Amino acid sequence: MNDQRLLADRTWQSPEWTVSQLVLAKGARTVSVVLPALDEEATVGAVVASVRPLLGTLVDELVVLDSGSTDSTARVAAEAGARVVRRADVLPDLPPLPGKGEVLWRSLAATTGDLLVFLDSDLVDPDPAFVPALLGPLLTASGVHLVKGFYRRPLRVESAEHGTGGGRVTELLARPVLAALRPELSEVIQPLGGEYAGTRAFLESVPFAGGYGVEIGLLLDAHTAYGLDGIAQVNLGVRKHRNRSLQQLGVMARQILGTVFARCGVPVASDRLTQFVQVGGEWLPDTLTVPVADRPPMRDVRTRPGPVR
Ligand SMILES: O=c1ccn([C@@H]2O[C@H](COP(=O)(O)OP(=O)(O)O)[C@@H](O)[C@H]2O)c(=O)[nH]1
Ligand SMILES: O=C(O)[C@@H](COP(=O)(O)O)O[C@H]1O[C@H](CO)[C@@H](O)[C@H](O)[C@H]1O
Repeated sequence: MNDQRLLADRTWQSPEWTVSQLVLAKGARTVSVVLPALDEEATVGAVVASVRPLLGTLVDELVVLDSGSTDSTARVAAEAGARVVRRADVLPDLPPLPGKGEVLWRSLAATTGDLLVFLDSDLVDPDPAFVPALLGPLLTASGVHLVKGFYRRPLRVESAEHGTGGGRVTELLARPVLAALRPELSEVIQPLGGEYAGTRAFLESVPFAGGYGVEIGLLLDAHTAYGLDGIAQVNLGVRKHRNRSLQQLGVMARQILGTVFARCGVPVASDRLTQFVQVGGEWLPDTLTVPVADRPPMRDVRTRPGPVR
């Protein structure tokens, strides 16, 4: 094991901050918790409920940014105590694009917190300790602008108590491509994890990849802006969530690859991806265009004269 771990002094294997300690450290700063949600009626209520007890003390606002859901996500989230914002209702002059990054980007305009915490809405058995742990380095250490969670990630199909196997795109794409193109980030344990926190100053200063490339884009941009000193990571224990199919993760992987190549100046020849499906006895191609466009830094959008086009 390389004992020259560069993130060693910003990696908390056993975060122990208490909510009262963090409320004291918070002072006059404010905190927004944002849950991006696309058709998450089955799980969003429990995720909101895991944060709700912190509202009014450590957390100042709890927002579900609805990503065009067609199920009862909005109702379930509101009943659980979140403020629900439809993506079309924030920056209404800007027609919404599909994707996770799009709603995370719009959440900057829908919230006011100095610090933001992002949690996925498909978490299973969400731990109320996630938010305090993610805020710990931002509220108690100096110079930190991005805090990533890390955890054991069982694939839900595994019943074993100590199951792993989750984080397939992380292990098969993100970690290898970072090792090749940005090896300084090899110490980040969960570069794609959807549970993370950041300063508004940082988050509004960088572009947001519109789709699933948003996490790797923010990580690369935080490293570019602040070096490893600006990044911290905290152990959140175990993270279970809805696991998508390999076919769906293939599209996600192409978005992530597109964002990495864009941030690292690697030219690409095509934005299309051909996958194959078996119909009857035949394997047929299914080709799609994978959008990886960025939204511009929110600070530039806010200062743009007139309605946002
Ligand atoms: O277009 C999208 C895609 C995803 N999500 C949300 O982003 C989070 C992570 O997405 P997903 O679960 O699809 O990714 P995975 O965790 O499987 O990698 C979840 O809360 C989704 O509801 C979203 O708001 N809009
Ligand atoms: O980490 C991963 O490999 C993928 C897929 O996880 P699983 O193999 O379904 O556990 O999940 C992450 O990737 C997405 C893209 O960055 C994030 O948006 C998700 O929050 C995160 O769960």
